[in-house]
Amino acid sequence: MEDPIISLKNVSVTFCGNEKNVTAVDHVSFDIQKGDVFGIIGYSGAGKSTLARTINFLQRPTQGQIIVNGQSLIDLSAAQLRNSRKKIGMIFQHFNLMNTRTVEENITLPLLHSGLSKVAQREKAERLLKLVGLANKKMSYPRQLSGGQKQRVAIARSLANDPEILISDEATSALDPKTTEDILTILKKLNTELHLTIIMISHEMEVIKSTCNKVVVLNQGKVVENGSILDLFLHPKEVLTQTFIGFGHQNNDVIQSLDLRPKETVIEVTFINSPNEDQAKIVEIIAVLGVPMRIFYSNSQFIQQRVITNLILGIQGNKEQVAKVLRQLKSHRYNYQLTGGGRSY
Ligand SMILES: Nc1ncnc2c1ncn2[C@@H]1O[C@H](COP(=O)(O)OP(=O)(O)OP(=O)(O)O)[C@@H](O)[C@H]1O
Repeated sequence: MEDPIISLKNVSVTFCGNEKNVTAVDHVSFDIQKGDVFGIIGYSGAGKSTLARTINFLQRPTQGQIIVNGQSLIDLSAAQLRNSRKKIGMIFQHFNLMNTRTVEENITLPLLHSGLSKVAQREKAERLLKLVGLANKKMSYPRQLSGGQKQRVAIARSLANDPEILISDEATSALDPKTTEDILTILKKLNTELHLTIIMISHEMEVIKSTCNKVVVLNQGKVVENGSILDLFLHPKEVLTQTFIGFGHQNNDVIQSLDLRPKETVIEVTFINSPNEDQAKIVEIIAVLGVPMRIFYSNSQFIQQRVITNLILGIQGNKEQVAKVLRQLKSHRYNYQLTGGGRSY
């Protein structure tokens, strides 16, 4: 495998307060490969924004190393750091545009000391505006634009210095679902056409799920899961992750509402690709064992052009019979979880 474009090694950020210190980022390590759309998900206060700012050294880590393109940022002089930062664009929830400047001026602002002539700067702005589908708005002011249009301008501006990496910090959080989809489509296009590596920070799994190939889940500054988005859905390790992926919430509701029979145990099975065939196969596997079974609930989601299905079953039998069912599921490579919050009898 190629060397990662970004590598975080044991990074922590502690803010010293008068009353107590806050460790916003706590011993975080992960690698991002070139071309990844890498998601960072966590609730408010989890440390996402601090981590984003740390990745481009706007925030100095208290400890640990950040290596971008093989170069440790801690070793760079202020001038080298400024240069290195140009290779990392950023977009934010509230766009951060200059309201007194036109759209074109907002985009050419980062090019002020680029050495490009005014004409070349304007040409570049025009090219970038075309890329984000706003070619006709270059003389408008931000106040004349919708939220989605403002975010497109912010994206164009973030690309002015030809970055290799784009950090999107909750860039769609202030937008409606349709506009969110439009912005995510633009970001995906930039990833596939310009090979831009994207770090997508969000508290919404819908955003992460529809764009990212990899993801880390952050909780109280710590990475609690790290892997491919498919793995996250197939083998969520943490309850927090299950809550994010939605199965957790829905499944808990379903399980709590079940009217279980005596000796009935609830099992959640998760599988990828063929919802109907797999469901039929699971029914068959259990039927062969002669253990009574009920299907309570089934839910499929599209992730990375694949279908992930979650099935909630009730198995009526003694401990040995349940163990037999689980062994069979395991031998057929189905992921399962015994659930029910103690609601198995
Ligand atoms: N400059 C600062 N000084 C002191 N504490 C800070 C500072 N910046 C962030 N924090 C604290 O660090 C923790 C993580 O904050 P951060 O903004 O990184 O989280 P977040 O996941 O991005 O949340 P949100 O989505 O609400 O912005 C919080 O407890 C926050 O209060």
